[in-house]
Amino acid sequence: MEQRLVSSWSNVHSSVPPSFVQPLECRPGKVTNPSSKTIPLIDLGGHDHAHTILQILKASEEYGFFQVINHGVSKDLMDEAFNIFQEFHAMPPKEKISECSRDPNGINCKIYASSENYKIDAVQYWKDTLTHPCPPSGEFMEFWPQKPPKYREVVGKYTQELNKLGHEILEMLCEGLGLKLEYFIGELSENPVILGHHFPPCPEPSLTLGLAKHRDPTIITILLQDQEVHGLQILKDDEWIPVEPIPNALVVNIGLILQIITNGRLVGAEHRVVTNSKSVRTSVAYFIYPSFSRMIEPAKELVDGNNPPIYKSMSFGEFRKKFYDKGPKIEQVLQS
Ligand SMILES: O=C(O)CCC(=O)C(=O)O
Ligand SMILES: [Fe+2]
Repeated sequence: MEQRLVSSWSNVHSSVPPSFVQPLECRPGKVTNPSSKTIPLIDLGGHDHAHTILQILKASEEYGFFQVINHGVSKDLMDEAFNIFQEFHAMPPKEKISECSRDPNGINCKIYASSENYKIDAVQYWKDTLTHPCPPSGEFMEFWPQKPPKYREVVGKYTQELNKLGHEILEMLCEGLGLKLEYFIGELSENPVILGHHFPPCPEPSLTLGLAKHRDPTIITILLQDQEVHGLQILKDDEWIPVEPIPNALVVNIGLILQIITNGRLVGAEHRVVTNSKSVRTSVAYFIYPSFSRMIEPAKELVDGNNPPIYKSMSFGEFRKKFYDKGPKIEQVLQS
């Protein structure tokens, strides 16, 4: 496993191993001249609540992505969380693996190279990821890393704050969509997961990807991205738009589950991560997930005779299995 982590060997390679070379149609090509378009920026600290809701709803319908500022998570805590994941990935490979080995079942804390689909991916991705559940109850914390020494304290605090922010955003979406404000409270959001991604510098960025084009298998995702190093892009009208780092902002995106619940009204936008040859890029994604037994289906309030459900109902456990088995073909199996 140690040798499998991209960070264990990438600094001694001057070219990309063949298993990491993307097929022509997936390659990012020249990444030096990105589009000048950008995704919406929403100030959550504004006083016009109704206007903020409209902005969130519009961004979720048109882009499936937006950035938020004045979101209530302190800059210090964001910096601390970002730094702790950076420090984690800078540790020796052996230590990273042993810090992720406390769960005898190997489920509740993991470090992996490339993607979680490592075994079935035809091509590998230029990335290592640390991931574990982070519910506000504190369950599973005994499996989290204990190094760097403040890991549990910082990630515990950060994920509590993101749980709060996530619910505020979901409540505003409910208000905009006409769902009851508590719609997402409880089972639909009680299983959040954190992912600390590490994208090492890559000698040939035009041939590789840090993350394939995908939609997130979440209700929503809240992402803390590197302030210095670009990499995230979203696909809009057949064009890749970069998600510019904005000081103190968090990136929010609609996931596939919310696309299903809103019967396609909100879209889980496709996005990917490109690599670069100069700097490590770090990002911290907070995935809002339902409990595994919760049924995922279009909300009764959002369907009727004129707007029948376009998605099948299935448990989140079943959905997640299909997501990992089918990869990009997942949408065909979701439709009713
Ligand atoms: O690293 C990023 O900016 C995006 C990460 C991402 O898309 C994901 O975790 O699903
Ligand atoms: Fe994603």
